Formats: sequence, C-alpha cells, structure tokens
Amino acid sequence: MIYTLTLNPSLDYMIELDQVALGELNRTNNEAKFPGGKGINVSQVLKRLDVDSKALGFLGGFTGDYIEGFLKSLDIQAEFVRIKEDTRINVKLKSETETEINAQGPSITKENYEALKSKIRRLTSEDILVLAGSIPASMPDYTYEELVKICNENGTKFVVDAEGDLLRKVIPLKPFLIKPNHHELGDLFNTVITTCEEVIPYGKELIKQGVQNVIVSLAEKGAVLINNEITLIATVPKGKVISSVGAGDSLVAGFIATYARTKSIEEAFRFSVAAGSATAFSIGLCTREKAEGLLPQVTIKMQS
Ligand SMILES: Nc1ncnc2c1ncn2[C@@H]1O[C@H](COP(=O)(O)OP(=O)(O)OP(=O)(O)O)[C@@H](O)[C@H]1O
Ligand SMILES: O=P(O)(O)OC[C@@]1(O)O[C@H](CO)[C@@H](O)[C@@H]1O
Repeated sequence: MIYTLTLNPSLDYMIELDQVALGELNRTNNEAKFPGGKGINVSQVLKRLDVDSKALGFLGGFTGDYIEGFLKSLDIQAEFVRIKEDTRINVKLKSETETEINAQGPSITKENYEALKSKIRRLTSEDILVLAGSIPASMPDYTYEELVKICNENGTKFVVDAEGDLLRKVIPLKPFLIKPNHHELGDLFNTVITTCEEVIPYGKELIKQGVQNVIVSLAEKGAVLINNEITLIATVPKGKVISSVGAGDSLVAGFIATYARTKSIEEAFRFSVAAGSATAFSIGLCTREKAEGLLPQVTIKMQS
C-alpha cells in the first residue's frame, strides 16, 4: 500500500485579482477552496491515476473536518491523528504573478506525535511512505529523520518531498526518491542553480550520499532525474500556467504511479513531468487525460 504523510495539511484558499494594491481594499474576481498539503495532493493525484493510497498526518478543527470530508467524498482512505487546534489555511494569490502565503501550522502535542508514530510503525516492507511538505512550527526539524528511521527498521521504502534541514537529515537514510526543485537543491549546497546542466554534479553528489533516485524540477525549464545508473533530462510541455500549486506533488504522484505499474524509471519520469505540467495548466490538480495529452511533448535525453 502507498501511504502519504502530511504533517502540516492546509485548506488552500485561492484568490484571483487583476492587481494587488498593498495597503488598500482589494476585491477578488474569483475564489476557490481546496484541501491541500503536499501528501494530501499526492493522494488525490494517485486516485485520479487509479492508484489507491492511504493519507496519514494531523488534522484539527473545522478546517480539518473540511479536508477529512473532502477526502471521504473522493473515496480516498485516510487515518489522521486528530489534534486540538485548527489545521492551517494557506492563501494562494493569483494576479500578474503567483504569490503564496503559507501558515506555520498548529501545535502538536507529544501524545499526538506518539499516536502518529504508532501508525508509521505498522507499515511493512510491502508499503511505501511519501513524506511531503513542511511540518508544523511546533515540531523539531529531525521529525522526518526519526520517522524514516522507523521505515528503515521495517524495510518500508520512503519518498521525501521537503526542503532545508528536514530534507538534509534524511539523505544518508537512503530515500527511494527525493524531489527538490532547483532552488531547494541550491539551498542544500549553498549555491544558486539555474539550468538542468548545473543540476547534474549536485544530483550525483546526493546519490553518493545515499539517495536512490533524485528528480530535480526547474518549472518550465525542464527536469532532471539521476540515480546510480542514469542521468536523464526532460523537456517540459509548453502551455498557459493557470496555477502551479500542486505541480510538484503531481510530479511525485505521477512518478510513483507509473513506476509501480511499469518498473521503468524512464517511463515514470516522463509521465511525472507530464503530470506536473498538466497541473500547472489546470485549476486544481491534473487529470489522467490531461497528463496523457501532454506526454508527446515530454522528450527525454540521456546524459553521460
Ligand atoms: N511554467 C510551467 N510550464 C510547464 N510546466 C510547469 C511549469 N511550472 C511547473 N511545471 C511542471 O510542474 C513540475 C514541478 O514544477 P516546479 O519545478 O515548479 O516544482 P515545485 O516547486 O515543487 O512545485 P510546487 O511547489 O509549486 O508544487 C515541473 O517539472 C513541470 O513539469
Ligand atoms: O508549507 P508546505 O507544507 O511546504 O507547502 C504546503 C503547500 O503550499 O503545498 C501544496 C502544494 O505543493 C499546497 O497544497 C499547500 O498549501
């Protein structure tokens, strides 16, 4: 079974305005609410690709009820630890450019965390755990490290989509896949990366340090996959970006779903890029049809 873990889910409140005038009253042209948080998005895209998963994490308050109800209506299995405070609300503002304001998240008690850990302890070598997104500010930055050590004890494969120290600390623990974007990769190595070619030496260094597969996304500039055997560079489809929220999560879901079906890294990478772009070109997350429609535009080049 595929499990997704969202320790800091969100109700994503998307608002569209022609222009934002700071310090003035602004009125929207359009608004929408979505259940969000990276792991929850991965579960939603997996569902659209006909792959079942179970969503884990923390949910609380009216925002937590909304997300739980929404997942239920989509027939996505979920087993969240209920917490006292409200799940956060993240604001996604679309005007001439995209701006995101992500909240820090609720307090998590020791009991909440213990309850979560006991769920992770039940996973086996047949399972895969996707740890995605930030963690509530009240939790320490070794949280993912602690959780993936439990995975390693039980032979559970794991994928991490996170940034900064959360990501850094899991690298030696041999994740099956990590998916930093080029900014996040640059942060890991204290440098600035702007092209697919510049990604390669840093990606290879991550493989040396223990990562099994790394996909680095560079939005419209392409994506790079590196493992012990191959380095692949993908072109990205062209189109009108409606909202890129969840594009990275769709890439992760597209990769996992296709790899599970075909065991081909190259096919999985190609579909993952199409799925990421299909989301960027949609309101909300991609559909299977939209991703498949973009596949012919994704070309893969093998690098030495
Ligand atoms: N402007 C764009 N045009 C086409 N495809 C895009 C664009 N932006 C994102 N994508 C698609 O989405 C994938 C992930 O995008 P990106 O590199 O922005 O990841 P991310 O920063 O993790 O995304 P996010 O955090 O917004 O979910 C890209 O590999 C690409 O397939
Ligand atoms: O604050 P985090 O956890 O890093 O990111 C959370 C978030 O921006 O990621 C998803 C898109 O990838 C959104 O649904 C959500 O609001």
